[in-house]
Amino acid sequence: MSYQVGYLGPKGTFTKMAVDGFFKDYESRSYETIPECMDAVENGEVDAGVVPLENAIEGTVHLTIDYLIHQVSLPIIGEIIVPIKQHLLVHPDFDGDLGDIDIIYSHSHAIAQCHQFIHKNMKDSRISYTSSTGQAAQLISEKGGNIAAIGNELAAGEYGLKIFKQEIHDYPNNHTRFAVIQKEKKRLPMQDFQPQNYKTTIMVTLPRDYAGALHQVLSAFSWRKMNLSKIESRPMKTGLGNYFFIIDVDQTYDQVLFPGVQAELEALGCSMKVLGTYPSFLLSEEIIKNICDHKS
Ligand SMILES: O=C(O)C(=O)C[C@]1(C(=O)O)C=C[C@@H](O)C=C1
Repeated sequence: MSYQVGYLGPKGTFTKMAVDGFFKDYESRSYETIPECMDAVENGEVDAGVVPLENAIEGTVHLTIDYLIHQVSLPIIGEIIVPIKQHLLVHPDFDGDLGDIDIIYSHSHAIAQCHQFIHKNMKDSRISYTSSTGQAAQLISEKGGNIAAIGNELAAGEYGLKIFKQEIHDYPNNHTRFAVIQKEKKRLPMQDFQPQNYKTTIMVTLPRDYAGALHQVLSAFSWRKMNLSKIESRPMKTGLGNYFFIIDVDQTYDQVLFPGVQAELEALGCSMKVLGTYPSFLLSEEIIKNICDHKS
């Protein structure tokens, strides 16, 4: 049986774009939600899963991070960065104006990336959230009428929709990071391209809230000259004021610096867990265009 990749579906999502651009010689399996996709990896239903992690405009996909921390135990083994262009998609029979669109359907992250556009141009339209942009596009193709979806060109091709307004995301340099998660160590059947860099994502929990606690944690990295590319706090879900930190370090896990950091943090009473050490790949605009052209 060929290598099975689970993704946030249905067809036409940005996650599917990431999968199609990254893997070769694989079979893909669509899941309706991010937790369902991660459960499928945990249960061994698929060899790997691809789920959205962070968007340049809207930030972290909290559902993914929280599920990785609290519900499953799966390492991040790769990162795929995809350029994101959000379009307003309508049924091919729709011949009205922007103002005629009663309801806009999409994933909450896609809607958030287009807030200003909606605020300025579609004030009277109602917003309805779907579990993915692909699901929104599918709904428009089935229902038709005065409704629109926010989604990508791949979805327009997959569901036979018209791109009514192109590139409606509020800021130009829009990208989303997708995490590749795997349970059993297996070679990834990926296309032939080079990583742009390597990262290690860790979770740090502080023992309690005291003056300078975070400063002490950060200094364990800074005096070792380890560059951090992201730090974010998330609630522990144990009560107000209890947080853990997700930290992305700009290098692969090694046997000298990271154990040193871990020992230093543990001496401070903190705990540190490695969520993954992985190569990061950027899919070019050209790769994305080829995927979309293939479907139109
Ligand atoms: O709905 C999709 O198409 C997805 O793949 C999900 C998702 C996300 O969760 O951030 C992925 C990329 C875009 O930033 C918008 C939505």
